[in-house]
Amino acid sequence: MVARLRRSAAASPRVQLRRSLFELSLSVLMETIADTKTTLLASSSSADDDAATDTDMSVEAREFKMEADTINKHLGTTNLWDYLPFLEWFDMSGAKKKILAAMSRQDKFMQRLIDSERRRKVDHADADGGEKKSMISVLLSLQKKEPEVYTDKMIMGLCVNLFTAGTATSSIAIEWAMSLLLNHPAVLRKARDEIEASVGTSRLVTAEDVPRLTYLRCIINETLRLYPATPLLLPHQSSADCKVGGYHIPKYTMLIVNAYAVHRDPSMWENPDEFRPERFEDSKAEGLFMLPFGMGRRKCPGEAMAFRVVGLVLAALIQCFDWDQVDGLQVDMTQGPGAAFTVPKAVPFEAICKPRAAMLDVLQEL
Ligand code: HEM
Repeated sequence: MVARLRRSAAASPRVQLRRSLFELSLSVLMETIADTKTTLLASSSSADDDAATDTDMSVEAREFKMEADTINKHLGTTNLWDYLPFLEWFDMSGAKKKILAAMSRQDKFMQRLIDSERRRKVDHADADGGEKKSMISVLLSLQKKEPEVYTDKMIMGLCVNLFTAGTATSSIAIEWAMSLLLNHPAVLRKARDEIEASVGTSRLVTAEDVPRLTYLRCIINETLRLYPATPLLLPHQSSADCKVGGYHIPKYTMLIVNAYAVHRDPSMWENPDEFRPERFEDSKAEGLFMLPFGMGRRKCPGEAMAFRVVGLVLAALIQCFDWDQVDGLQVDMTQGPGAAFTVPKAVPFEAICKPRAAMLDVLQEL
């Protein structure tokens, strides 16, 4: 993956990473869930180009992204039927029809992944079991024991959920983190020093290294505090009459938590608008209110994986490349209009990037 970034970077040192980061998050998740070897990264094309045809993405990844884009576009839009539920029957904007059609195409895509994994399992029935297992293959093994629970439909739903919930969120977090790092070179240097001390330059950082990179974790925390990927979390609905902060909430009310405001509450955080990863060092922020992944029973189940994916991508980008602002200008930190429940940057992250001399040997071996 990094090798591809190196090649594009050499050809065109000014790179725009929004779509590439989405693709990278998708590829890491795909490898985990479906064991498809989707290697992709670093097209320098416009993020507004939805066609996704001019990248290194595999056909499967491209197809999935196209459907995800369609769903995301409509999912976060306010519909009149949120206020007048009977209007949902008429679907005047056609949004529901488009979402259902895209979901049905996604289901077919997932069914194909499951079928190909099933075939692979049959073909390798004699293997000694030492190979890396994908999530689908584990679920298919469970299906043999409990077919009524682990139906294809259930496996499909689970995988689509993880893909959709885990890709845009992770790539947006990486994009914000890189933008913050470019605007705070001292923090970037400190992160690089940590990676250098812990991993060195003779090999590429791995997922196993990430838990040891404690300062990098502080950077991810501070990024998610300032720019939570889903600033309003997901809408919840009260299942019974209740009281929240003294207010009476009737049953079936849509409840939205403003994590963005909580994270920048000056009564809790010192200089809340400043990017200071150090505030998370040595458990200093313990007890302070952070909820980029939500809270309680419906909290994001992908939190650990998100730290792993975001941490690994950031660590590799920091370890392998020298980064500079374009024309010495601060990276624009304006928040965009958002897609579904996520809020990306208004202006895609753009930077000057070149392979580090100390990492050339490692990069060439990839
Ligand atoms: C930086 C990355 C991520 C962020 C900021 C994030 C944030 C969130 C938030 C705020 C929620 C809603 C919690 C609530 O309802 O209050 C959520 C739900 C969810 N997330 Fe994540 N997430 C991230 C990555 C991931 C990943 C990598 C996966 C899995 C591969 C994942 C899977 C899910 C799922 C399945 C739900 C729905 C849980 C439910 O409704 O019970 N997320 N996430």
